[in-house]
Amino acid sequence: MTPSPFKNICIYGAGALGGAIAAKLALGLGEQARISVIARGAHLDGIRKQGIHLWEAEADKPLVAQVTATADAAELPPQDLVITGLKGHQLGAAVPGIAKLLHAGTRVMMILNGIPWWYFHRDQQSGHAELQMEELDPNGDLWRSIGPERVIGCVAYQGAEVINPGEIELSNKGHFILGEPSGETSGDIEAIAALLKQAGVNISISPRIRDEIWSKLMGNAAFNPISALTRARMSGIMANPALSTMVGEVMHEVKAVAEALGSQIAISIEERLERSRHIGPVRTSMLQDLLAGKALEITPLVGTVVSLGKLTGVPTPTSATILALVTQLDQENLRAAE
Ligand SMILES: NC(=O)C1=CN([C@@H]2O[C@H](COP(=O)(O)OP(=O)(O)OC[C@H]3O[C@@H](n4cnc5c(N)ncnc54)[C@H](OP(=O)(O)O)[C@@H]3O)[C@@H](O)[C@H]2O)C=CC1
Ligand SMILES: CC(C)(CO)C(=O)C(=O)O
Repeated sequence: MTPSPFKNICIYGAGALGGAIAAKLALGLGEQARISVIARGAHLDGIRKQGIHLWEAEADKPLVAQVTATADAAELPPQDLVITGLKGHQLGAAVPGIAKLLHAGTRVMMILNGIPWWYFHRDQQSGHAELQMEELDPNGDLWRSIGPERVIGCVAYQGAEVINPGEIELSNKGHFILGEPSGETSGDIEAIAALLKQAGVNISISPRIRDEIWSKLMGNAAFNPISALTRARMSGIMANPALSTMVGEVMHEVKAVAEALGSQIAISIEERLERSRHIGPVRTSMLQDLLAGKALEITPLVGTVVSLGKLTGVPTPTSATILALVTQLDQENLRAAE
């Protein structure tokens, strides 16, 4: 087996998913790699004091992983792999920190819901190759300072929540899908997938990561804002006929925009809705943020459906209504939390 080129690995934004991946890598790779995390506030204090406590679904005791933890990227050496666990709207503010961790060959794997800032990089299917989306990357900071050529996309099917500082709970076994923006199966992506697999992460590589992004977004564009607006868990939304109809409408809109941009969505709306019925009483990540008085990840999940609908001439009336409502909710929620 060829040794992995990824020895120094930093998880930037070790929250629910980032923290879970960091814990698994630290426990699964041992001496093979040095795992560090960037975190902040009480969660950073918790990780420093007791390590990351990770409750896997249905486990009776947590995994406990010790990692180097800091709020300041300048304290770490350059990294071979940076994995971001930040929300889409938090990436811009983290650019200076992430940039401090890069060397010429660093790869940056971004765990994100929704449309990522690098979406059109090396995209051969939409007719908009290299389009930079200002709403996702104001002033092009991510594009310029990190660079889309470093990125490995990551779609996460894994419910996770920080339940106490330093303590993370997973709601299912989970599945992560990696993809190069170019669609190539590069040596880097194979090596990263192998490390994650060794660490016990259920992982696959897709040659069409944009299809996977849209397929996941069919759920998030609907469930995340509707859950924030109603405070309902996913099972509560699916049990309400008016809300599940609205979910179906959003799914149709997302699928139509995806297809207008050349993506192929294998799953039908009916199958996607059926799958959602079995997810259970999960609090979406947007509902978690609402309840914690934090800013909501609206633009990548909802705003882009509307703006890319405009770009492609696809009507998105239900998403536009939800966007207006959830944007106002976000403002009121942040004001109340001040
Ligand atoms: N949680 C879930 O179930 C799922 C989430 N996803 C997606 O995965 C991505 C990550 O989500 P999730 O794991 O929930 O995110 P979290 O909010 O749990 O984690 C993000 C972490 O990054 C920290 N952070 C933000 N900015 C900085 C900074 N500048 N410096 C240091 N730390 C920082 C946050 O701190 P603070 O809390 O102080 O802001 C938080 O601890 C999102 O795109 C999400 O939509 C996908 C599937 C499921
Ligand atoms: C709903 C869920 C858990 C689906 O995986 C998700 O992606 C999120 O909470 O953002």
